[in-house]
Amino acid sequence: MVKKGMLIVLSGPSGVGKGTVRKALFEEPDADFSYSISMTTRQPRPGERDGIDYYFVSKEEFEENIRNGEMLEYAKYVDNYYGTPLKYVNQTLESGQDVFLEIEVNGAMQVRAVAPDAVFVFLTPPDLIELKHRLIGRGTDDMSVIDKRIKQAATEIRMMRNYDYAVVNDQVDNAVEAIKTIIKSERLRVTRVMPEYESMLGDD
Ligand SMILES: Nc1nc2c(ncn2[C@@H]2O[C@H](COP(=O)(O)OP(=O)(O)O)[C@@H](O)[C@H]2O)c(=O)[nH]1
Ligand SMILES: Nc1ncnc2c1ncn2[C@@H]1O[C@H](COP(=O)(O)OP(=O)(O)O)[C@@H](O)[C@H]1O
Repeated sequence: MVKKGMLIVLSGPSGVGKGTVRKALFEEPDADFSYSISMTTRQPRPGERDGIDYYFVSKEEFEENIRNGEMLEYAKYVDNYYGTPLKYVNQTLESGQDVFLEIEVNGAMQVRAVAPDAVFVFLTPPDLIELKHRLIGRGTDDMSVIDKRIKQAATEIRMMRNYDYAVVNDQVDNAVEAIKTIIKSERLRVTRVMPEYESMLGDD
């Protein structure tokens, strides 16, 4: 039987650096997992491309996908829908490849309910002042949106205890190393038995 891939879920408040850390992680030479592109009703930011950063859809299209059972999970976040298309995740896991999701906390808990073997990592800022600085520094959202995101961050950080791991994004390199270590170790744990040991241990 082909070994199924592992699902890795990264959450964290808006502006903590999830996108930055994820992109750095995928540039590592030994990165052998796939990124699941989310669907959203939010407007694209300058430079964002449909089918690369997100699948940008209308509210009607998103709701149609929900009705048809085509989402692994979805949530409303600051006035917009965000969700993970089920088909890509299933197909990729079935092919034996690990899949990486970058999603907010309510969606992550939905994934936990259907995929308890998934690995849940929460990326946290050094503090909330720094979080606000990063959101302002990114320059993609106006102040009213930033305030909503900061408010949401407090709720999200309280959810950190429901995750398997917390990683502080003080420096991108540190966070990338920490996540790489978690993934390596979890791959062994999910496999349960290292191939080298199989013949020695025999059947259960
Ligand atoms: N539940 C869920 N959340 C998502 C998904 N895709 C993105 N998000 C989250 O939605 C929130 C807002 O995303 P976005 O508007 O791109 O802002 P950013 O994270 O600050 O760049 C973030 O917490 C994302 O992690 C998804 O497919 N499902
Ligand atoms: N470790 C870090 N130290 C300082 N700035 C960071 C760090 N990680 C990310 N940033 C910056 O913070 C802003 C938000 O990062 P981003 O990856 O867009 O966050 P998220 O995807 O979590 O919303 C960006 O301007 C990014 O360059």
